[in-house]
Order: sequence, then structure tokens, then C-alpha cells
Amino acid sequence: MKVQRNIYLEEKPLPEAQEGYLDFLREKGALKLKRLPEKVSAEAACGRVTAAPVFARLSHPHFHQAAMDGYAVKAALTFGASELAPRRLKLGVEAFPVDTGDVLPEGTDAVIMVEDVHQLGPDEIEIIKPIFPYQNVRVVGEDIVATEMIVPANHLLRPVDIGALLAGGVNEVLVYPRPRVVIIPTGDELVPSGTPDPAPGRIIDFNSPMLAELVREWGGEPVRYSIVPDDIAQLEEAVRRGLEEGDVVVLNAGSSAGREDFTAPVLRRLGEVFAHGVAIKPGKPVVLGEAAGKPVLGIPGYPVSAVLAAELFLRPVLAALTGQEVPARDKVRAVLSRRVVSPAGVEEFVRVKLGRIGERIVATPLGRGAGMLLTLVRADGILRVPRFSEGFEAGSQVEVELLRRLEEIENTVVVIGSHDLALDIIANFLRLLFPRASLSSAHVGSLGGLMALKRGEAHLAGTHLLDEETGEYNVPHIKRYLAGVPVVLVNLAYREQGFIVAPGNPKGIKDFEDLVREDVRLVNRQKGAGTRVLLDYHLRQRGIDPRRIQGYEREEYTHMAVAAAVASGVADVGLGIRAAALALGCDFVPVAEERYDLCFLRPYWEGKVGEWLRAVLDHPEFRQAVEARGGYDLRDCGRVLYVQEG
Ligand SMILES: Nc1nc2c(c(=O)[nH]1)N[C@H]1C(S)=C(S)[C@@H](COP(=O)(O)OP(=O)(O)OC[C@H]3O[C@@H](n4cnc5c(N)ncnc54)[C@H](O)[C@@H]3O)O[C@H]1N2
Ligand code: MOO
Repeated sequence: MKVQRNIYLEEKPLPEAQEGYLDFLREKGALKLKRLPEKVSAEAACGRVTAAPVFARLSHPHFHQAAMDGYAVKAALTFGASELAPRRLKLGVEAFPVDTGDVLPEGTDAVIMVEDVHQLGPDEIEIIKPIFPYQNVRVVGEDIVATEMIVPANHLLRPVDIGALLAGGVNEVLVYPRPRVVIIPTGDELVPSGTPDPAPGRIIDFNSPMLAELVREWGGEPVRYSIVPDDIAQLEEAVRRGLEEGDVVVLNAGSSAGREDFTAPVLRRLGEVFAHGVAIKPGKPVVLGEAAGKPVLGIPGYPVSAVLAAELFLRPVLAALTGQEVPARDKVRAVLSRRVVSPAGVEEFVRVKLGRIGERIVATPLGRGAGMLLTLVRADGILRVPRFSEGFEAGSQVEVELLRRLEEIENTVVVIGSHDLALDIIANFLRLLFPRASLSSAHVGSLGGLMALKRGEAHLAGTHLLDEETGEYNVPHIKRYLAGVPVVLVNLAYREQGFIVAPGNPKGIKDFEDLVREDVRLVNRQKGAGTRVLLDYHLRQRGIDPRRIQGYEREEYTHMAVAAAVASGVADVGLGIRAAALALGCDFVPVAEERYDLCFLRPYWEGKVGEWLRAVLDHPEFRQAVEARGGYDLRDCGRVLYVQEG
């Protein structure tokens, strides 16, 4: 393949970029470590990769060993023994007591198990069947024969390998040095991780520690440099030093097209750029190059892009430097719960949550932003949308690469619906009480949750939907939207809803009438959210036209997002729960008590999911933890409020 150079923010297809980069590095002699293999003690060699085959120095066992407790004998003496003609053997002359692992005494070649022997007296035993030569004996080299190869070159040493090396008398082993990866964080805005309260505009350098741990996980030795400002001369200096000290140099950020994105220019000065820009999302502006015979990579700054680009490009380089290949991830077939639209022309990596609902594994896409690291923390798998696809429809069968073991996914409780802080507390107690269980929650509003139940995409939904006609919570909506679906409705809590306002309530907001004031900006919840229904209900009762409210169109998906908008001054008021206001230091003006319930699909309430959740809801410490958040009343927590037949 012809190597293309110096193309600025091109969009190389992924397979071409991955294979092409390794070919490019190979041609440049940059896929070979410049440091020589080193000898390390076998005991400390786990996780290292052998640079040469390892041959046994000793046999194991290295002497004939008794394999059983009993008497060592010369087998020939026992031939012909039977019940009718028992054979007597003189102790210390013909038979010698031995224990498992003992050296076989001179002149003997078999061991009679102690169970097969009659002790006739202190000096004599009797047997009633013969024994064959080498029966119950571990002969020299039974396990390992001296000179035999224990492991080949390019072998990643595991605990069993270490055992075998030591058994074979090999105490030192020649391994590749761990590829030393110099990580250079760049950017004027960065402050070192651990900085307690970064000023606005300052960003904690959390990528370097994260990339360092990935490097370690992939068998490399990370070397973290301190933050380099956006200055081309200083960056060049850092890269030069990195090329001297390291086997691979990774620059983190400055890879895109911004005014201060110097990675590619520096690399062009010191070496060669193979690609700048790959048709992937996230991770597009990755820079792949070489300088001084060593791989140099520019990893984008957004954290999800950084992890993905490192996985796709750095990991294979580290593997190749020690003769390894990157293991493929396991895959699972899943049904997509929501539509995924993706731009054609790039291969997109969509993070998904997975859960088993009945017969199917359901995949729910998580947030797509390249800066949303928590989505990667919560992801169970990655759905790849191919380059020339525009995405997948809801309900389609897709293949998902697993980030967690399938067993964990089988034990995941899937909650979809309205957001409540108590769900996080449930997740925590679930883990404490049942270590193999976990809870995954997606926030799509109360109505969205009921619809997800109807489609069989969750075990349960969190819901607080007020019926405007009857003033009753949840049951009328369940009858309307889940007719014919067997469900069990269980109370989680009553909670206070009210106005979340800035500390001290500077705008003096007391009632819904205040929302139409000119100096008041609202932050709203999305349509279908129970809190939105509550707001609209009160507005209608008072005959207030929502169009008169500033910010009515501005929608957020969680109570915490509403509180954050108020706390940051983007809005003056939002309707939400007291706990969210307290959590972000806002003030709270209560307006209503509402009922927040959990609606289970009945088979899951009756199965292990219900068993787990009943244990959590009944747990006194769980109740205390929820009440401590403020604004919750758990008087009916765990009570079944409504059962619907199928
Ligand atoms: N005009 C264009 N702008 C951008 C493009 C583009 O193609 N044209 N690509 C976008 C994409 S996609 C990505 S990804 C980013 C990549 O940006 P850079 O690699 O140049 O990184 P920065 O701009 O310096 O930072 C982006 C972002 O990441 C944060 N960051 C950087 N380093 C760290 C670190 N060590 N720890 C934590 N966070 C870090 C940084 O503060 C920014 O928020 O460019 C888009 N723009
Ligand atoms: O492609 Mo960038 O890497 O999405 O955020």
C-alpha cells in the first residue's frame, strides 16, 4: 500500500488507518523496540512477554517420586500375589514405608498404597494382588523433561507459566522491556489532577492518568510528563525529550484544527505524519506518525475520543512492539431499544447499556458526546455503526462488542423512566446486598418509561404521573398505556416537588403566578416527564398560558440538570424535587407532595429482580439513606399499590 503523507484532517477509513499505520511503522523500523530484551527473575515475570523461547533446565520431577503413601517395593516381587496366594514382604528389606513425594528408595520401582496392605506385624506386610513396575510412581520428567520448551517466544507470561518455569529450574527469563510510553498532556487550560477547585476555564488533566492506566493494562510502562502549555517550541522540546526517554510518545490533545493544535506541525518537523484524521466518531482528529524510529501519536483531547483513539491505535502498537496481537472483544446480539442516527462517512462507536429482558438482550444507547466520560463508565458495550450506514432503527438486531462479562449483564436490573436520586441509592444497596447484581437506569421521563415497559425493554419503570382529572397518581396512565400488560405497581416514596431557586430566593418566587414575571426565567423538564405534567397541571388550573413564561421551551432531562441550571444562574427557577435543590445548594419552595412508584412487569416482580428489589426497599439503612437526602417520605415504600392482570 502506498503511504500517504501530511494530509491535514483527512478522513482515512478505519481499517486502512489501523493496518496502514502498522505497515508504515514497520517500514520505518519503528515497530521494534530500540532497547534490548532484559533478564528478570522468573518470580517477577508475570505479565511480561518472553523475548526468546524458554527451555527447562531441570526435569520435573527430577527424581523418581512416590505418588502415594504406602510401601515402595520392586514390582517383580509382587507378581503372582492373590487372595489365595498372598505375598508377604519384609519391611526394610523388601518393602520400605514412603509418603507421597518421597524419593523412591534404591532398588524399588513401585509403590503399594497403604490401603492395599495388611500389616502382619512390626516387620512384615502382606498383599493380595500384584503391582506393576512404576505404578504409583512419578518418574523423572513425568511433568517436564529437561531441555523441553516450556513457553515459546512472544508469550505473555501467566501465573501457571511462572509455576512451570520455576518447576523446570528456570529462575531468570529473557523478556521484552515493557514499552515505555511517554504521555505529554498539553493545553494552557489544563491544571494537574488533584487540583482541588479549578477556576473557571481551567480543566483538570484527568486524561493523562487515565491513559497511563490504559498503557499499564496493555503491558506498557507509562511515563507521565507535566503539562506543556500551548507553545510550539516547548511542545517540540517535550517531544524530543520523550523520543529519547520513551519507546512511544503520546501527545494529548491539540490534535484538531484549532489555532493552538500543534501536534501535527511538531510531528512534521521531527518526523513524519502518516495520517491526521480518521473516519471515526469519536476520535476523528487523531494524529498517527513516527519520529526518530519511534511511534508518535496525537490523541484527541475529549476523553471518550482519547480512550477510543488509544484503544484503536496505541494498543495495537504496544502489542506489536512485544510480538502480541490485540485480543478481539466478545460480541453479543441485541435488540436496539431506540433509533440510532449516525452520519454516513464515519464509523461511529455508540456506547450502550445492555440488559436481559426475558428472551432478549436489549441495548439502549447512551449519550454520544465525546466529552461524556461517564457514559463510558456506565457502558456495557459498544455498537459500531459502519461507515456507510446512517444508523439503525429501533427494534433492529445489532451486534454489540462487550465491555463487561455477559454474566454481569444477565444480572443487571434495567430501570427506564423518570429520574429520581433514590435510584442511585437503590443501585448502591443492590450491589451491597447482592454483589453480582447491578442496576442500570435510563432517564426518559415517566411516560417514556411506561412505553419502554410496553415494548419489553425494561424490567421496571420509575413513574410519577398525575392524572389531571382524578388527581390520582400512575394508575390511570398505566390503565391507559399498558392495557393488557401484566404489571405490579409498588411505591418507592412520596417526595416534595417545588420551585428550585437560587440561594436566598433573590427573585422571591412563591407561586406559579410568579413564573410569568418579566424578570423570571424558567428551566423546564422534557415532555412526558412527570414533573412537566405537574407544572402543566398547575398552570392550567390557574389559567396561565405557558407561552407567557420565559424559558418554558428550555428542557432538561433530570432534576439534577434543572438544579444545575439554577445553581449556575442560567435560569431563575425550575420545578423539581427538594433533594436536587439541596444537593446543589439551591433553595426550595415546596408546592406539592407527589407519589413516585416503581412499575414492574409482573414476571420480573415475581422473579429474582423483584426479590432483589424487595430486599433493598425493605432495608432500614436504604430508607435512612433516602430520607437523608431531604424531601422524601417512605411511609409506603415497598407497598404494592396496584396489580394489573394480563
Ligand atoms: N474546527 C474544528 N474543530 C474541532 C474539530 C474539527 O475537526 N474541526 N474536531 C473536534 C473533535 S471531533 C475533537 S475530538 C476535538 C479534539 O480536540 P483536540 O485534540 O485538538 O483537543 P483540545 O481542543 O485541546 O481539547 C478538546 C477538549 O478536551 C479537553 N482536554 C484536553 N486535554 C485534556 C486532558 N489532558 N484531560 C482532560 N481533558 C482534556 C480540553 O480541555 C477540551 O475540552 O476537537 C473538536 N474541534
Ligand atoms: O471525533 Mo471527536 O473525537 O468526536 O469528539
